[in-house]
Amino acid sequence: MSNDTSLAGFIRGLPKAELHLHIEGTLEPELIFALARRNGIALPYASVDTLRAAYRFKDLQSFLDLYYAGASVLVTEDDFEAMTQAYLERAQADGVMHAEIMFDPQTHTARGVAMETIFAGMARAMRRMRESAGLSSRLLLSFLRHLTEQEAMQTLEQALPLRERYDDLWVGIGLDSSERGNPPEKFVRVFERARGLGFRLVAHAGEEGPASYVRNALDMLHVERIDHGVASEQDPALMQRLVRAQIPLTVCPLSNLKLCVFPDLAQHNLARMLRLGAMVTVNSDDPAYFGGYVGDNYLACAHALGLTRAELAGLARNSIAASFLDDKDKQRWLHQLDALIKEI
Ligand SMILES: Nc1ncnc2[nH]cnc12
Ligand SMILES: [Zn+2]
Repeated sequence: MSNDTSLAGFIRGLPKAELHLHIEGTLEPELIFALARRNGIALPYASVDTLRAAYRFKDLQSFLDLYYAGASVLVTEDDFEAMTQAYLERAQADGVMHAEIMFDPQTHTARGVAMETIFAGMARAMRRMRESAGLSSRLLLSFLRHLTEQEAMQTLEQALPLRERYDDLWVGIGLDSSERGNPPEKFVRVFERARGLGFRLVAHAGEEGPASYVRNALDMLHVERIDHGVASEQDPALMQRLVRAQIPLTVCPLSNLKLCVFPDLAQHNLARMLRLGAMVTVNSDDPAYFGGYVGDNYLACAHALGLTRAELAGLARNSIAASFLDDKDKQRWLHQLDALIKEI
């Protein structure tokens, strides 16, 4: 623990994992402009400030439109490396020991970027940070749910030849993008194929969509974790099941606030679910767009929801417990957190 006794310092000192993070959502406006200039891409915004000023969203779709446009500046291996390096350094400053990073290959391959370019750029930064800073990270390849299952299947097949080269990093499969109207059952076969190949499985569900999407992601896609899942509370039987089975929810409070899932943070259900015994974790989702990295999410919730230091440490503990870390590393971090929690 550092000597910083402020709440922000306490949060920073908690060893934690970030489990819900879209790497394309870490592109800060400054980097978007720098990459656009480098790649000769014209942006429909005059400056960094006018782009940042456009970050006012009324729902998930209004955000996604801007997010996919922002990602169009990523062209070369160096671009993917620079983005990933910037995120990992920022995460490390927040006390993140382990990051599970989602990426959307279809956003890039549709523009002619090779799958190998995406993997190679991210891997350079991830391996460098593992060697130089001891920060571990993994990749979750995510399918865009507004596209077809056939396109998801093609994307998986396109990435599979790279699996061996990146087997220290690529551990899982996710499902993101526009939720309503694109239920989990649309992707049963591609998740079945991924499961057969031994990938860890996660899916966004119950962000804007109903609790039934959470249920179907569990029962039809067989995911191990639910990204968001805040709508689960609408179905008490489902909520009981999540608590009983300790199914992790990767909650993203500032994202939910920015995308109007909750009208204000004081009304967020994170604390209620935590106090019910659910395996909830705190994450940043798309920090460059939602006004805060993972530490900011912990701190904002501590203030708005009156989380105690023991509860904050419990959230960090959940993040390690719910991670796809190897068992030995997981036990080491849990041990450290348990010792720290005892002292609170
Ligand atoms: N919050 C979110 N929900 C769904 N898809 C996303 N892609 C990036 N951020 C997302
Ligand atoms: Zn997300």
